[in-house]
Amino acid sequence: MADKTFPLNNGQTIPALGLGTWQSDPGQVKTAVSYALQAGYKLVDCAYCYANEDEVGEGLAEAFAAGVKREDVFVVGKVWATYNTRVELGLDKSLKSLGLDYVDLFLVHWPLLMNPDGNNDRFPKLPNGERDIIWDHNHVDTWKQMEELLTTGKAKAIGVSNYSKKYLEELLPHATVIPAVNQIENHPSLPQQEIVDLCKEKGIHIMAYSPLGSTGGPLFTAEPVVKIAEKHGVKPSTVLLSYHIPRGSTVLAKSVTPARIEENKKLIDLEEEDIKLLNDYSDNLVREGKVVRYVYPPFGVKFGFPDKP
Ligand SMILES: NC(=O)C1=CN([C@@H]2O[C@H](COP(=O)(O)OP(=O)(O)OC[C@H]3O[C@@H](n4cnc5c(N)ncnc54)[C@H](OP(=O)(O)O)[C@@H]3O)[C@@H](O)[C@H]2O)C=CC1
Ligand SMILES: O=C[C@H](O)[C@@H](O)[C@@H](O)[C@H](O)C(=O)O
Repeated sequence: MADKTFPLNNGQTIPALGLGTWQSDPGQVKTAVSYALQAGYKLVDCAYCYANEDEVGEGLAEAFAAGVKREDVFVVGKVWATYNTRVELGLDKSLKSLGLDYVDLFLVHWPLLMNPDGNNDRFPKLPNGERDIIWDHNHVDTWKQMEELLTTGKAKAIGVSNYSKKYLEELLPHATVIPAVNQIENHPSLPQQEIVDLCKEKGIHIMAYSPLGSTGGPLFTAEPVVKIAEKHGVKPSTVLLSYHIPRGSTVLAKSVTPARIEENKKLIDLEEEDIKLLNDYSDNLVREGKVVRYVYPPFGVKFGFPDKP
């Protein structure tokens, strides 16, 4: 299943499973990346904001030295919010750290601008401690810069991340290039079906982040997940990762633990009744207004998600 791919709207293919690197300690992520690629992972999800791209680059280099081919690895990067008016510079910095001359996919990490001239390169703050946001920035302008990147060859595909239906509907009428991907938080406790359906209709591939509920895997005890895991004799993590394949989405699993990196490769074919159980669980949470979003940084910006208006 680690070899499964999905088509993108620009003719590329994207692997169904990827290794996440957010909150992967610089001291551990080199080994994690190198281990994962040599174990058969084909996609690594990176970001300037994660402040570990140098070490991810060392992990890539180690894997390449061990025989993994660059063209067999799908590397994802993301322009950070302080670079949303300087997209090519943001990409150049990431490429330098990663030791690459192109990424396979480059995403707008979040649709807003933080002060490029603020008091910190990644997280500029105001004296009152709030994030230093440039409120009159239009996210469509960032997308226009992303489109220009395609002519440089430094990004093979471009896409977005953390785009709600509202933001996509603002963007799409102005897009010359339709985003190849929207990377969003996605799991049975946050199905975000309205975004997934819109993306499907427009040919935008979903990459699901925080599939285990992010730090500490809080979704492992969700009732249908436990039930389905017991039925198939697998771990809850396997059910949570496998959930995305019949949805047609790529899933990103973060781990710096070799045994878990190995375990997370073992995706299974869920049966129709398993999928129904998970969908019923999601529908109930949506109906009761009880969906859970684990990643919602304190930007103070209204991104237009129904659960976070
Ligand atoms: N575009 C965006 O804004 C965002 C993108 N992402 C991307 O998605 C990736 C995945 O999401 P993330 O939020 O990191 O969280 P995940 O849902 O992937 O969960 C990661 C956590 O689960 C643990 N874990 C991993 N595998 C197992 C397992 N088999 N059994 C038990 N525990 C396990 C990890 O621990 P350990 O590492 O110690 O093994 C870590 O604590 C990110 O790393 C990042 O690349 C994530 C959030 C936002
Ligand atoms: O990709 C992962 C997340 O989006 C992460 O980049 C943000 O949550 C960031 O740490 C922030 O605090 O704004």
